[in-house]
Amino acid sequence: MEQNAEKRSIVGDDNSTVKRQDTSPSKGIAHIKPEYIVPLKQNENQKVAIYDEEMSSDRMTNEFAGGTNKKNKNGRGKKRGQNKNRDNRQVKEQNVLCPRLIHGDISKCSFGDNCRFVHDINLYLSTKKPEVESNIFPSCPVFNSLGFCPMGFKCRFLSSHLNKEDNILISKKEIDPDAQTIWSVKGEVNHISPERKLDLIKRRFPFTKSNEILEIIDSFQQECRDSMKPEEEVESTPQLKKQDPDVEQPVAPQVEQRNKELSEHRMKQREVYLKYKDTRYFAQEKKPLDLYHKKIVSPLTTVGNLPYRRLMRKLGADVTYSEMALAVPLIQGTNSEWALPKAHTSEFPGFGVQVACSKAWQAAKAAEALANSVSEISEINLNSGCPIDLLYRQGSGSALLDNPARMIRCLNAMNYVSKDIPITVKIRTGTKEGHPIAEGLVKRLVNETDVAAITLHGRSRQQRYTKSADWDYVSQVADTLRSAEADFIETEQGKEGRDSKNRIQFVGNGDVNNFEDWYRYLNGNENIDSVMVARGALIKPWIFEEVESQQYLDKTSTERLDILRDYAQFSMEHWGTDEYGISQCRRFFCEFMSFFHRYVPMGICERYPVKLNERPPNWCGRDELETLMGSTDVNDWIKLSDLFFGKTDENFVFVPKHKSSSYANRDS
Ligand SMILES: Cc1cc2nc3c(=O)[nH]c(=O)nc-3n(C[C@H](O)[C@H](O)[C@H](O)COP(=O)(O)O)c2cc1C
Repeated sequence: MEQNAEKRSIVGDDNSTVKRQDTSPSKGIAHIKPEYIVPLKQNENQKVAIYDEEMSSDRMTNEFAGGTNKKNKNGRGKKRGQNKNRDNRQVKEQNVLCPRLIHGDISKCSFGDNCRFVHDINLYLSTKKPEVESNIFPSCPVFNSLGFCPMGFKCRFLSSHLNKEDNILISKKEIDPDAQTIWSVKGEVNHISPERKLDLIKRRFPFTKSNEILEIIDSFQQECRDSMKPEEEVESTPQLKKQDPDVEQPVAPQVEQRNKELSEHRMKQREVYLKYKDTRYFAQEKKPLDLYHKKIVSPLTTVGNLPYRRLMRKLGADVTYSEMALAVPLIQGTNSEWALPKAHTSEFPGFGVQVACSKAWQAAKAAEALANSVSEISEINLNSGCPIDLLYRQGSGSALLDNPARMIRCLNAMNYVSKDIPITVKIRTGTKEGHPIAEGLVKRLVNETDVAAITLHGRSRQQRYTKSADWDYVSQVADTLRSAEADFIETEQGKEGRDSKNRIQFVGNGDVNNFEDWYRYLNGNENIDSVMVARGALIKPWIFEEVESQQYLDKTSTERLDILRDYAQFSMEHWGTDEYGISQCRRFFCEFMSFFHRYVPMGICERYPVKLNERPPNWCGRDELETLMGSTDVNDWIKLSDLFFGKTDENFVFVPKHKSSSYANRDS
């Protein structure tokens, strides 16, 4: 890699060079060439995007919606957290076509005349929303790529796969639309079967391994509690207390019996204690996990959906993660939660499912349900870094940093039940700024768990996503991990347990926004196996191409439009092309735009790279499309979405989940 250092250059699209930006992190202004700066008109306020990536999910809406309000100097609260005013209601169709009739076969509906849905296809078509008129997709993109359209008559691009004369659907492939094969045709994996889901809902899922490990953990905790009590305290209950210490009293038969019971109990506790210690070594039988120098995209709630990850795979990512799934709804078989472990075939191997939980029973059961219901998982990752208040108050996410013993119990329980799937953990430096705890924590993780990998985000919970990630500390923790491992291998347990082959992998995270950051942090310390990219890959999805070519690539607006085109194509394959699918595609497209628009094209910059926390002055691009793609106005994101998904309804409102003042009401 080093010999290629000279190759790392800054080249504009017209081969002009731009000044190298000092890469030390600081807040400031992005330097734009004067000819691209657009002066603000009088009385016009610059729409400044205040980037606060605080995120949440619809699954946690109400409480989190309040967020934490920090008063600024003017006493006005800056609302952190999820935007309250989001309206995600679905537009209902006037006449709903019977789901069994989507492909036109009337014999499939067993309810006949009693069915509450429409069976008259002509009636349905006469009231259905008009065809999508998309500039980019003149015909059904799903039909074109898969050879058939799973949405059948409900498709908003129907004319491309309808024989108008006979009102019959055209299909290039013989596919039973009801069968599971649809998922494989779509190239998607990790669908839980309806029977398995029902078992979870009806609480009859056999959590055999979880029950085993939970019993072991309980006994272990009891053993620890007992061993902390002085012997006398345990044995000398008030009734059994000796009367006079100087006079030897005969041992009462009850005392003898009690002592015997206690010693048997202790022996049993000892056994389970040893068994618990043994559970750690299950990790050696796990599938190998290789993160060494891999190009990793972070878990990203909402924006890190399946189409986005598929796009990132196409653009060079080696490892991707699901959005964070909550353990309890997974255990309860909730549909929306089980949508999260779904992945595209291009993501495997190298696909991790992230789970958030607060207790060992949740961790065990969620991991067991995953390991027994979906097959294409390379690792299950315990989220121990999420800063969201709601999760924190419940004891999950970054709250586990305050309770390492609990985190360890969760990880060991997960390792025990997850069959051959390795368990990993993502942590932050600590919960409070200025009080990092990750060094002590990784030592404990080495000695008391068998995690396959640790990812450290170099910020505290208190910092959330603001201020720079502390890479000096990340590097220090990597060193601590390696020396703790070396010490551990010398111990009795270590000798039989771990050798250099199954060492814990260490991944650093935070502020990796371009290829220079990537190499700086990766090559900065050999104890760091890889680095993980989050916002950098949302703003500039071609970041790994740059890593590969070791130079900045100044993508033109047409090239960037192609990236959006791929994303839109993958979205429609995933969510579908019916009314509901198109509205989902549009919503997530706009969520993606809320990051994508923040790219400041290299060719218009006086200094490069532009840092994440630098704001550009009002600028225009080298062409109209570039200006549109860089707009901070939500109406322009909607305009862009129209190119792919046709014109929106007049009443369509989009408010990004991740707060940014760039949003405005449609009509404002
Ligand atoms: C929109 C958004 C969603 C995120 N969702 C998750 C998540 O679900 N799980 C998680 O562990 N981290 C999540 N994170 C945190 C990132 O994975 C990453 O740790 C953080 O953004 C720091 O990396 P960066 O400086 O490269 O952005 C999210 C971050 C953002 C910006």
